[in-house]
Formats: sequence, structure tokens, C-alpha cells
Amino acid sequence: MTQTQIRGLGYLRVQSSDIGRWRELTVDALGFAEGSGPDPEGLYLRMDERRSRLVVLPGDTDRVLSIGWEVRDQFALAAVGRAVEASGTGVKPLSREEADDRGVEQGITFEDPAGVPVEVFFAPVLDHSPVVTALGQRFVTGGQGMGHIVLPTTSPDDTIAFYTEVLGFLPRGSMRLGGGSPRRVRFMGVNERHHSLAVCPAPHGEAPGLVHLMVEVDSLDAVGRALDNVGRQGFSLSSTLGRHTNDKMVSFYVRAPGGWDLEYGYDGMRVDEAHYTAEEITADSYWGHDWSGSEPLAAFTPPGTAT
Ligand SMILES: Cc1ccc(O)c(O)c1CC[C@@H]1C(=O)CC[C@]2(C)C(=O)CC[C@@H]12
Ligand SMILES: [Fe+2]
Repeated sequence: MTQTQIRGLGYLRVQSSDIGRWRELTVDALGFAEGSGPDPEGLYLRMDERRSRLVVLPGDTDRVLSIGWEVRDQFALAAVGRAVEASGTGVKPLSREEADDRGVEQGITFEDPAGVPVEVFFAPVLDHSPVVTALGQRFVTGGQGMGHIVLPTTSPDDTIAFYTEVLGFLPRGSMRLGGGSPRRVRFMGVNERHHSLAVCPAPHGEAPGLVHLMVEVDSLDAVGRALDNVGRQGFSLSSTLGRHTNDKMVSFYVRAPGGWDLEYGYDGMRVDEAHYTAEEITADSYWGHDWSGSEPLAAFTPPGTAT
């Protein structure tokens, strides 16, 4: 599909063996609001009027359960389903139970070329009770979606082709990985957010299949307070505070249970498609973003050795 039907990142569902530590990170340190959902043991995190945006469900291992992309309505959903099927990828509808579980009217599910379970849905169920966040911040969502995710892939060309040519994501520039290497992180967008998705070449195809999830807040003080909190609570900082050169986000990265990062940002730019052209950045940041203290990402660790 040339013109994408996808409006934004809707939700992320992950599985974890340490829900308690996830709650400390997201609710206590980062100020997500805790909601509730069908699994009494699950952690349902609210960022806005949606019932939940980030869902952490209990399990033996840490991995991505599904990434939810939002479309306008049933007609857009059908169009995406046809495009994915035409590409030779099998598509299944979400069952009534699965749709209820995710809090959406209807959805479909399929795997991307890296094997990540992707869902496309419309009509999220809203929770009209106040979203009480611990840092007094609001999350920047709405037309820009929940935030962005970075996926690792051992087949970057296929993965990029799938998201751009089949799902219609718009290229939003790239960055070479290390000194003139032809390997690139590629950024893609579907709305005013600079990127809703980035794809990073990875050496192995190991779970959990995520590099990071970025969420944006409307206050620099909230970012600073969150940074204080993660340090005080003993979470590992993957990258210090810095400002990115492409989306202009001021952010830090903290390691979540499961071996991938949460990026917590403020002041991201908005892309005007009428004037935007794709660019190649040559540094990830104007200042800051020191990654030297980062523990290895699970996605970049050889199979069987992930902690
Ligand atoms: C370069 C960049 C721009 C905007 C972003 O939101 C963003 O997350 C990044 C960094 C992307 C990328 C990453 O997430 C994994 C670790 C990487 C490969 C680095 O070591 C530098 C760039 C990082
Ligand atoms: Fe990011």
C-alpha cells in the first residue's frame, strides 16, 4: 500500500518473569498510571484515555508478545489485511476473546519477516477515569501514537521492505552503524512523530525481539525526576541524558527486566510531511547519550547466553 493506513503505535504487550520489578520501573520510577485488565496478575499501564498502552503479562521468559498498530476503522483494517496477504504473509483475525483482551473492537495478526508478532486493530476501548501519573506529567500520545519502538532484525532488507512496501510506513531517514559501514538503523514514520518504528540490524535472532520502546512526556522536569528515580531504585542506565539529532528528543534510556531499554523523552519534533525529505544523520545526538555504561542488549547477545 502506497499511502499507509496505519495511524500510529497503539500498544505493546510483553511477557516477563518479574512483574514486580516492571511495576517499580514503570509506575514508581517513570510515572505510568496503573490500570487493570483481564489478567489479575498482569501489569496494565495507562498513558492516556486508553484502557492500557503497555501491558506486561506474567510468564517464564521475557519476550515481546505483540506490537499493536492502529488504523482508523474496519475498512482500513481490511485494506491492511489484503496488502499483507498479497505479500504472501498469512493473516489471522483476532478472536473475540483476543480482541476483548486487548481492549479493541477488531484486529488481525501476522508475523513480520523477523518473526515478530504484529497486530493491527481499530477502535480501542477507552477508560474515562483520570490518568493519575506520579510525576505530574502527561504522556505525548494522541495523533502521534504511543511512542516508538526499535526492532532488531537479522534480515534488515526484508524487514524494511515489509514495513515500507507492504504496510506503507514512510522512510524517515537513517544512520550508518559505525564508521562508513553500509549497515544502517532505518527510521520510519506514519504520523507527525519523527519515527514510530526503527529497524536495527542485529547479529542474532534471539528473543525478546526488542531494542527499545520510547515514550514521550510533556515536561523536562518529569524526565529529570524519572532519571533521579531510576538511579535511586537501582535500575541500570543504558544511556545518559542527551538530545537526538533526528527527532530532537531529549531522552535517557533505562534497562527494563528482559534485556531491552525504555527510552523516556521530552520535546520531540513534529514532522510536516508537506516539506519533509529523508535525511542521513552522522551522529545519534547533539550532546549526551553516553552509551558506555550500557549492559549488553538481549537482542544483540548470542542465543542461549541472554540473562
Ligand atoms: C540514533 C537515534 C535517534 C533517535 C532515537 O529515538 C534513537 O533511539 C536513536 C538510537 C538508535 C540506536 C539504538 O536504539 C540501539 C543502540 C544504538 C544502535 C547505538 O548504539 C547508537 C544508536 C542506537
Ligand atoms: Fe529511540
